[in-house]
Amino acid sequence: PSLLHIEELCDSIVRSHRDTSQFRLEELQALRWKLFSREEIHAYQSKSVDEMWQHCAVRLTEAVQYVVEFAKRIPGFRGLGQNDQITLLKTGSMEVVLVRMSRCFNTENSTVFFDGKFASTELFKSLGCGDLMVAVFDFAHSMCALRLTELQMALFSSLVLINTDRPCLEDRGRVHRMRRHLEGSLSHMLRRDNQESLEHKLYQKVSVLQSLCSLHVEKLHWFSQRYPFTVHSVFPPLYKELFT
Ligand SMILES: CCS(=O)(=O)c1ccc(CC(=O)Nc2nc(-c3ccccc3)c(C(=O)c3ccccc3CC(C)C)s2)cc1
Repeated sequence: PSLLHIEELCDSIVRSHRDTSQFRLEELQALRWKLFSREEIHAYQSKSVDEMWQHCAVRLTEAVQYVVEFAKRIPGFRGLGQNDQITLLKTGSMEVVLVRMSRCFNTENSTVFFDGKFASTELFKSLGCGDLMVAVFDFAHSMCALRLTELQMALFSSLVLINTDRPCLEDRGRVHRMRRHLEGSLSHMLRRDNQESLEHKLYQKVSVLQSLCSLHVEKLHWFSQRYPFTVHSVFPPLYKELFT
């Protein structure tokens, strides 16, 4: 693609990323030392398994809705068939949430922004999925180590979504053409910033993301076996549609 086309594509993608992130980086930075008190942590830990899952499912669904908005603004996405748009979102939205979560992660005290303050894994104890929490935190740590700019995160997020390997895509060729422009823009921008080494590190993250999402679905399945009513009658419909 031409240089002008790349600049235009990047401007549009990073603007969409900013407009569809629930919190700006500056806001998250300003809040990063706002930690939950012992009492507040204890209150979360005293929640029942299904209460805590419900609480997180609502928060996660909110984050996913912003990713859906981001996807719709990726140039070309709305040009895809409805079914392909849904296929890409169904399989990719959680992966983008996980990439974005690294923006709200404080590596100095291993806390993540949740419910207005920063929480460590202990706060999520009553979820009963410690291994998922550790995996999510480890991934956030590894993403923070790459010190991505918002443009790099925006381009990487769009590449996580515009994935030609997703099953049952109807017009794979069209997805591939979109992807090629995004790949070209990412490598152009990395070269411009003298960070070519970042490219393969980012592509290596994709397999970790996919295993994290499988673990999340596995835990949700475990949870829905124990609390079928909660999942079927109380969980947000979008959460159910995407992850069950
Ligand atoms: C994402 C865009 S942003 O503007 O940066 C932003 C916007 C909004 C927030 C606030 C927020 O919703 N934080 C959440 N944190 C976690 C979480 C929880 C456990 C560990 C690590 C992060 C949420 C989850 O529910 C979650 C996320 C990933 C995997 C698993 C889960 C829990 C499962 C059981 C549903 S929601 C934070 C950051």
